[in-house]
Amino acid sequence: MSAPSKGDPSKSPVIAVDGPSGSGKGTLCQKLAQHLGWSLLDSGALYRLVGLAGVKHGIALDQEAPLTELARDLDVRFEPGAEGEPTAVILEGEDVSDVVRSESTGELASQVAVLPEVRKALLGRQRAFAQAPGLVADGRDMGTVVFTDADLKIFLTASAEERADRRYNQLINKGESVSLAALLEDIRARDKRDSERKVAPLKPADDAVIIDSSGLGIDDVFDRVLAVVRERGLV
Ligand SMILES: Nc1ncnc2c1ncn2[C@@H]1O[C@H](COP(=O)(O)OP(=O)(O)OP(=O)(O)O)[C@@H](O)[C@H]1O
Ligand SMILES: Nc1ccn([C@H]2C[C@H](O)[C@@H](COP(=O)(O)O)O2)c(=O)n1
Repeated sequence: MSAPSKGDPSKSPVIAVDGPSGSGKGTLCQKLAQHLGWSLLDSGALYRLVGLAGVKHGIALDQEAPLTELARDLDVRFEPGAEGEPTAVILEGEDVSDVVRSESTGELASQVAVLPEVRKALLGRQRAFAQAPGLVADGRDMGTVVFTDADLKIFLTASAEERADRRYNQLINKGESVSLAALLEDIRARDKRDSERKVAPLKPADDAVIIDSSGLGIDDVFDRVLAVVRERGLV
């Protein structure tokens, strides 16, 4: 049987959302998945978990073979929280819900994400999320590699300065003490690593709808995307 073509009504619809760190993908995808009643794939969490597991097992983050083995057999559970509560992330029996979203774990993820065999090992796990009634997939290569026949591809971006500001406010609100200049530097370094890596670099798919969210609020972005979702007949 040949692979289903784009827009094939027999397969579950997928909305792929890619973009750089802090562009608002996670926020948008959560709202969209909740609004549509579809599943959500936070693919960055998988790379973050491989980075965390690597450190836990004392594996240097450039050691492709053992990290690939970890990625293939990753012992992780996502436990939905009570109403309004975030999903708990359990790695090898340990609750890593807070640490998995930290800036330092994002840095670990960006390092393991350059390894081609690690990326390959995570492909099947990501594709398994595509189930009825539909999937909203958040990442860097959702539209270019993982779900190339997605029904809608969004590339969400914003200036590095605006993304650093957003991250700064997010961390300050969590009570963390951070420097805006250091965050901007980290965001630029992460952008460079994510977009210059050889395998699955961060870039818009040829058929992506590009949305620059600089100066747009969360609801403005959501409304724009929902309008495209409707135009495509996905709801
Ligand atoms: N359009 C927006 N305007 C202002 N703030 C926003 C907007 N979208 C998201 N934010 C805020 O910016 C911060 C980062 O957003 P979010 O985590 O969704 O980005 P992301 O692209 O998923 O980042 P990462 O890839 O690093 O996980 C959050 O505090 C979020 O509330
Ligand atoms: N599909 C993906 C998702 C994430 N990554 C890498 C790149 C990021 O620097 C890192 C953390 O992602 P985040 O959780 O901040 O979205 O993981 C990737 O290469 N491909």
